[in-house]
Amino acid sequence: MASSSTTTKSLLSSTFSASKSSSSTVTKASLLSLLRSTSATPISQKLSHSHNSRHHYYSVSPIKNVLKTATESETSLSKYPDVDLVSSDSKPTILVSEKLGSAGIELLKGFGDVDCSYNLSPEQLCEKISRCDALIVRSGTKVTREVFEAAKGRLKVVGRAGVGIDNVDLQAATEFGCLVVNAPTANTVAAAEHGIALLAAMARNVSQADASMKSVKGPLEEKNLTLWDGCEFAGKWERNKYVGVSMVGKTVAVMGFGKVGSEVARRAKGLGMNVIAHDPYAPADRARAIGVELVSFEQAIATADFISLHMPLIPTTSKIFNDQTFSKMKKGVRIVNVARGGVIDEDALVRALDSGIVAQAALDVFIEEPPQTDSKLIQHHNVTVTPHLGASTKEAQEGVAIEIAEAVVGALKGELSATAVNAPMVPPEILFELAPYVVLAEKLGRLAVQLVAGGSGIKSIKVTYRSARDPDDLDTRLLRAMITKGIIEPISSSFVNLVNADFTAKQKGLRISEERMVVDANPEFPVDSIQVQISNVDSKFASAVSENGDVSIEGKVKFGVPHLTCLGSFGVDVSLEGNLILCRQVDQPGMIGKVGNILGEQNVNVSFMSVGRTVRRNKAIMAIGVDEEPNKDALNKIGQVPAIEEFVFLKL
Ligand SMILES: NC(=O)c1ccc[n+]([C@@H]2O[C@H](COP(=O)([O-])OP(=O)(O)OC[C@H]3O[C@@H](n4cnc5c(N)ncnc54)[C@H](O)[C@@H]3O)[C@@H](O)[C@H]2O)c1
Ligand SMILES: O=C(O)[C@H](O)COP(=O)(O)O
Repeated sequence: MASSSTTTKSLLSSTFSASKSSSSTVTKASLLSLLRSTSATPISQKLSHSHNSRHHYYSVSPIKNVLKTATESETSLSKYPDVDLVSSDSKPTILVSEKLGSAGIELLKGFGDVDCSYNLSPEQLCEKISRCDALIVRSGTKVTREVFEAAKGRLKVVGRAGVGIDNVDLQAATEFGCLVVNAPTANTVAAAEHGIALLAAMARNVSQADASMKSVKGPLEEKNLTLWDGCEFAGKWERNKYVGVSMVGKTVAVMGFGKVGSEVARRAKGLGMNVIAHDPYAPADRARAIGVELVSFEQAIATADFISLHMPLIPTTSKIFNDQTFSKMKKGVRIVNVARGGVIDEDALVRALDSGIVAQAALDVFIEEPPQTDSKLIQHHNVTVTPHLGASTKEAQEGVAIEIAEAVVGALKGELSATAVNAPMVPPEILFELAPYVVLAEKLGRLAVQLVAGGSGIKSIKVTYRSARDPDDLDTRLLRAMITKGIIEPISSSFVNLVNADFTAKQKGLRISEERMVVDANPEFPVDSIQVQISNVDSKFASAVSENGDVSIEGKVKFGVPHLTCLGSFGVDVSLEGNLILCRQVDQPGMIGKVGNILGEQNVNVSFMSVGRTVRRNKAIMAIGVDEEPNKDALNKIGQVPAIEEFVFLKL
């Protein structure tokens, strides 16, 4: 496995300092192009790519004219940039569309050109985005499908400086192969503290009492603004009116027992409250560890004196608090929302407040932000509001800025992010182990697709991983994505990466099934061999068809280098580098010399030759590795050698 560590280092090294083209850098390019978020166009839309070589940092060698019988037209093949590896001299451009902590900005500036443009209209954002490699937002920027379309494939990563990614169209990001990362941890405590602050402020009428004491004279009056109902008598001293409720001994239901929810629970326990929680996905032992009982949704809302919301806004939680659920709550319940406005039906909340089911609400988040100033909810005298301040502490903002800057820089370098939202997270140690197999997987995909005859319409692919290890020990997502990339890229205008591999395969109608087989091999290595079988297709090279009628190839990693070890029913041993000529011939002496001479006459350097056969002096497969691409004349001459029954030229 000599070169495996080199490969992994390359994999994790800077995308922006890569050097040009050797076979190992092509390998690096292939890896990075999968692992970083390369530009991509959804197949469904067939947008034309703008392959600006200055910014399209890596691309994979095109398979041009080689497999004219590929399943798609040459027009789509010709869209590929005619380069093996393009390294960019320019820095990436990172657009920061909302205020970010200075430490994060400094970190970004060390890596790219940073454009801090706040308050952009949707049109301005769409106009700018095609010149940006990364975009960093908070909750105020809507990163819509239009934004990804307008990016024309250049946008590689969207960083959300915070937790909630409901303002990013994740489906569109995935379709366009754009990685989305967030900063999920740095504002947890700030949000929890704000939740507790609102809970206490609401219980003790702090904001109402505060407003009642302040004089209405001054700026508000001059601008003809009014405060909420009941506050016309500001400047008062109304001790009886603002008698609150105590928190000690009361039951608070924490809805969503994730990072913020559990911190709120911990703090509520400190206030002497009885804490219950509802979260369909939270482990009971984590709740038990801090003395919290996990209960059903119905039980939580029916028994709580206070309800604190900490779930994400997703389709299943959208307006989960509505007329029906309010009607099941204990009369006089008090609600805090520092999660997302959309989890509450705001009109229903106004009705519940008016009817007294809900005594009070304290809200940091709203369906529309900022909300309309005449919103009944905002103006309601039993409602305390803050303008989405949950994450707004100095400490949290610096933390979030650093967290997101590191994630975005890492993604631009091609590293897998621990906070990726739309790509599988693969731990570094697994990545390290799998690196050489990732290369093998892509090469096998590339090879397999070139062996399929044109017009066959690939639909069904089976991948078999043989390994000495327990099947559960092998995370194949990377390998599957690479095989998908290898199969799709040579025959379409799509770029495939880890983010969009499964989506792209689905769009293409490819069914990729996987099987893991335990074999007697060295358990030190995660994979012994990978076999790719394509069913129900004709082959351009009949010898690649196995006994069961599938185009079938198998490969192994030997000393860190990917090898083809089986083709149809023939055992071979060919290193998968450069270009490959496969010939089926009558097994007889002198064949290597004949073909070698033809190539030599054309100044094509042979890097290796290998012969595989099933039966002695019957049929044999000759695999010839060549550094240069032989011209048509040389290929014709090979085809005319009498003992050669079929041959194919493949570019890896
Ligand atoms: N107001 C702010 O400034 C602010 C700051 C930080 C976080 N937030 C928001 O707070 C929420 C929680 O953030 P977090 O960091 O704790 O996220 P998290 O992912 O750690 O926790 C969310 C929890 O909600 C649970 N959940 C999912 N569906 C649920 C359902 N139907 N019912 C109950 N629970 C459900 C999940 O299992 C998870 O445990 C998010 O919406 C986030 O955007 C707001
Ligand atoms: O989801 C979050 O992280 C919070 O809502 C914070 O959002 P903000 O970055 O817009 O303050």
